[in-house]
Amino acid sequence: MKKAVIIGAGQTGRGFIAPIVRENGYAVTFLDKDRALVEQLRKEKEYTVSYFGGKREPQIIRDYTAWVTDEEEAVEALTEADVVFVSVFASHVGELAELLKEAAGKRAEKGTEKLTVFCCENGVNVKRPLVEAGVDAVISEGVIFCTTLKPEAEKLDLISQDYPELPVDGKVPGLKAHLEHMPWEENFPGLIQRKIYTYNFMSAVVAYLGDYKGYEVYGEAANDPEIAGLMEDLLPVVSRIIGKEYGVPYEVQLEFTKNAIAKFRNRDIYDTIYRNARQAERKLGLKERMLTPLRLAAADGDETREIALVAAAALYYGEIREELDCEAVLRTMDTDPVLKGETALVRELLEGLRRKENVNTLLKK
Ligand SMILES: NC(=O)c1ccc[n+]([C@@H]2O[C@H](COP(=O)([O-])OP(=O)(O)OC[C@H]3O[C@@H](n4cnc5c(N)ncnc54)[C@H](O)[C@@H]3O)[C@@H](O)[C@H]2O)c1
Ligand SMILES: O=P(O)(O)OC[C@@H](O)[C@@H](O)[C@H](O)[C@H](O)CO
Repeated sequence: MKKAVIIGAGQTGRGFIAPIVRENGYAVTFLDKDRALVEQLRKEKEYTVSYFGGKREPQIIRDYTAWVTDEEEAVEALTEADVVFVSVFASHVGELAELLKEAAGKRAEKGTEKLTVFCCENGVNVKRPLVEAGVDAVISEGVIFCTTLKPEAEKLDLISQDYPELPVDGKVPGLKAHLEHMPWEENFPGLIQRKIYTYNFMSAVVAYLGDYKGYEVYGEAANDPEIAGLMEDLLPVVSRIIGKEYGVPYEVQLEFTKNAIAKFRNRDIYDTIYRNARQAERKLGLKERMLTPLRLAAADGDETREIALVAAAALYYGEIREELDCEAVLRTMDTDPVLKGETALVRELLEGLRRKENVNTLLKK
């Protein structure tokens, strides 16, 4: 039996990636730095993935192995793996460099093929920390459109969208791992960037303005008339700037953006504002979901107030919930030749949010 190692036994690793690799007939080993989670996986021996809307039969995942990343067996599992998946958040990928280097070294000593690693995170060029650390492996990336959630904190069980595919970067030299449900994408950088700047941007609209308006349940915020109206207003702008930047016809990108809005307005997907809004600082990076659309709109001479409001709401969320240093983010914006022209607007909107002005008032000023 072929062997898959999934690093990051969280919602995506357990609920989306594990079912795909099991369907491909691979044995699964989970690695995670969370010792309590690994112990729970070992103790309970199985968990269930069910699907929103109940249209797909729940799947029971069992017969897996689980190790903590600092256990010796973790290196052994990687040394013997046919394929490795990483889903730990983009900001944690670099933490895995030494472990992967150790396993890559052992494989080289044994004359085993190079490791194949798929980094499956929300972010642009998420494999970079591994490449820069000199991990000698075939390193690809995957794009996750599928939402997977953990309904009960104490349980391993998950609920997921019935989303069929994990598209991966098929242009990586030396890549051989062809798995079912993992199509090789010819233009992966284009696809993941469009995904982050469309899906995750719209998710940020709902999460940050939803939190501002006092929502906790994501689907309720997405159907709030003011927030839904803002998404509708952003639909043509986002479709135009993203389509233009990535050479995708407007109508095609318009459908892509509409799908994102429809997904987030689907109340069956019982998501939380917290899960979508947390880690605001990461989401406010220059290449991330809010500041890149803002840059593209500004560079194109488009109206930027609505996008700037989303960024300001993310700053406000970060400030009140995560002790984010808003001035540091604004200073980083100033290092970008286009975004520096938007800093004053974002600051003005942030001040308005701090004064608790309402969303439509802020948009109309
Ligand atoms: N959950 C979703 O619906 C969803 C959808 C699309 C994309 N994503 C992306 O998938 C990735 C994983 O998200 P998630 O929702 O599964 O998060 P999660 O918090 O449920 O799982 C992440 C897991 O990674 C582990 N981890 C972190 N650093 C580690 C390290 N250095 N070594 C080993 N394990 C480590 C954590 O302990 C945790 O168990 C993120 O990049 C997220 O943006 C998630
Ligand atoms: O996973 P994050 O924290 O990068 O972003 C939160 C959400 O935007 C994200 O999980 C989406 O729901 C998901 O990417 C599906 O489009």
